[in-house]
Amino acid sequence: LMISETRGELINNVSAAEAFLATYNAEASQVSNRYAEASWTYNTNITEYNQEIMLKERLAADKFSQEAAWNASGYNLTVMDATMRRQFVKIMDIGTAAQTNETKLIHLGQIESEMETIYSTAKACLAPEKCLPLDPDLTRIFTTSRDYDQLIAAWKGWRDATGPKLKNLYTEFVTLSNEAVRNLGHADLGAYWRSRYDTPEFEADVQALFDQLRPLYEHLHAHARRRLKTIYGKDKFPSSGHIPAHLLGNMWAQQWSSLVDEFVPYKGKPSLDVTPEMVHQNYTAEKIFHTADNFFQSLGMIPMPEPFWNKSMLKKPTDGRDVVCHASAWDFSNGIDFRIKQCTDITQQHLETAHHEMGHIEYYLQYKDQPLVFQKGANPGFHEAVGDVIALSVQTPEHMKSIGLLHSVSNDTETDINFLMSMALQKIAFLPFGFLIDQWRWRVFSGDTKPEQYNEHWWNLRCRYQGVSAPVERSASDFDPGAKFHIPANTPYIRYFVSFVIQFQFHKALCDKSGYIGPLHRCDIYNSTEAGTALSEMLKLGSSKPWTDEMQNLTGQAKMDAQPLMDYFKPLLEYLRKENGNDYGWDPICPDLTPTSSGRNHGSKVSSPLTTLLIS
Ligand SMILES: C[C@H](N[C@H](C(=O)O)[C@@H]1CCCN1C(=O)[C@@H](N)CC(=O)O)C(=O)N1CCC[C@H]1C(=O)O
Ligand SMILES: [Zn+2]
Repeated sequence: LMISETRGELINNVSAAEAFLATYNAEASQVSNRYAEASWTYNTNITEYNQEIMLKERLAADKFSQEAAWNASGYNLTVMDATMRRQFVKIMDIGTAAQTNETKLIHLGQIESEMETIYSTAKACLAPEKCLPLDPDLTRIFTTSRDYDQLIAAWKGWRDATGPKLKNLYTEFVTLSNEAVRNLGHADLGAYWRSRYDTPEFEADVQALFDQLRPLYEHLHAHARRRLKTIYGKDKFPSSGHIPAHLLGNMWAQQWSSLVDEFVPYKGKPSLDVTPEMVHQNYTAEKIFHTADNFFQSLGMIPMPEPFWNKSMLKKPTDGRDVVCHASAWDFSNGIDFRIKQCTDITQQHLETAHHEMGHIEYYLQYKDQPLVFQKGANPGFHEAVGDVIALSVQTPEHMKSIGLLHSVSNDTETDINFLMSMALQKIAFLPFGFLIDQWRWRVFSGDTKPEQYNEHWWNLRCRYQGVSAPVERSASDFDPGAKFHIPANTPYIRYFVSFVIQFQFHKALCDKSGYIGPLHRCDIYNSTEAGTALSEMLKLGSSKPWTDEMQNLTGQAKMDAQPLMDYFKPLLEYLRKENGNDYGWDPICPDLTPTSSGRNHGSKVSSPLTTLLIS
């Protein structure tokens, strides 16, 4: 991009470089604010006109990035200090904006917004005149229904309404994106995304973490399978050991909290699902967000500013307009305007999501005075972890009782195991899903997975790592990855896997700082300004320092470590190992769904990494 043209002598003058940065920060904040406003208008009112305006602003922002990168490349980085050099490097790393062909640049923007529109306006038709959107209708079916066939209709209907319309667009998106980032020297878009973690062995690190955590997941999976067989009947389950993907209380089987009452080991105890109590107490979306805001304030952290309450969209509009309902947090890059967009339903899961989104806002608030290019997470996983760390305290039985959502809390072992199970359905169930999405995407970007193999490779990963299988026949014209927001919305996903590991490292560090003594899973840092100060100090840095330094400052370690997560769930794993004996695991290969074939005989049941290696 920039290197193709001849250029004069590099500028060696540091004060000139400082002046450049001052101008860049002022202008880039304006451009970023304009694009965020146009994007917000489109996301909260999907019309052709708003899409057109948003695309105009996106093009303007891309061109601004190109010009800024070109100007920045005229400075001699060797005369700068580390912080200044870090800013120049980030100004030049402009991602897919590096596409020099304006027609292609415009086309890429059109494809991306087209894919997000298709996903956000899709409806699943369970019957000819009964077409339902994902939020809240299909989500509620997965949370409440135990009707095998109704769940199949919702599961298949959603995939029919999204995948086939997205598949070809996605192939074009991959080609254009790869071409753009190759101008910056990245091998492909996956390499560009991984470069944000700034550690060459990142891929190996996450693979090692996943392998370390697999036993925990395999034992939880076995427990879930056993309980589901009692609900739906053994004959509904393939002999390969997989769980049909539509039975786990979630459209993507990515977390299984909806089944907490069916999955708790000791059933005689009071339910840990606070949804009914929230409804009984007439909780509103506002009350959910004020509850989250109150927790941050109890830590001495920054409260949500006035514009947050005036400009957020905390409920799905009822005036019939189309919106992107998938919850998200927004930084308008002007130091005062920060918003959440969430089609809030009054459920425990939405209470958790509200904390997740508010964690992003707190990070925006804490680093708002950094230079613009440092107004980012130390790495993307840090950004995903902030809200979840707070939610780990909020969800303890003690805290739930203190805010009146649980009435009786007992400390006996059985209640403790039940509570750990409820947390495992959220945190352990998620791990293979959080891991496999970008395993699939990285191979698509690198060209290893061809378009005609998209769906086959997707199900290979879902069967091998998640132990779930398609409940109905799939074909190459399906595009099931398209049924998950982050694929059409082009948001990287390994950040959530990273977050689910490091949030327990952060939780442990903050519990220690708060002076808490006891099992990690019952720690509640509420009102601890010591914990709040330690967390704020890390968040204020944004991406101005390597994430390993920031991790070291807060936790005493400079790496991702699954040990705090394993320690948190240790009592549950002991219980599950006893309960399961050898009855756990599944065949790494997907079961044969073709109606004619007799039940295929299966290889070894335990999906140990060795078996997987032999298979793959
Ligand atoms: C519900 C949540 N929505 C995302 C998030 O909050 O991360 C949204 C959409 C994609 C990025 N995003 C943002 O808000 C960013 N602007 C935040 C930032 O990077 O500043 C989400 O997708 N989650 C939460 C658990 C797992 C995953 C899922 O639901 O699968
Ligand atoms: Zn997030």
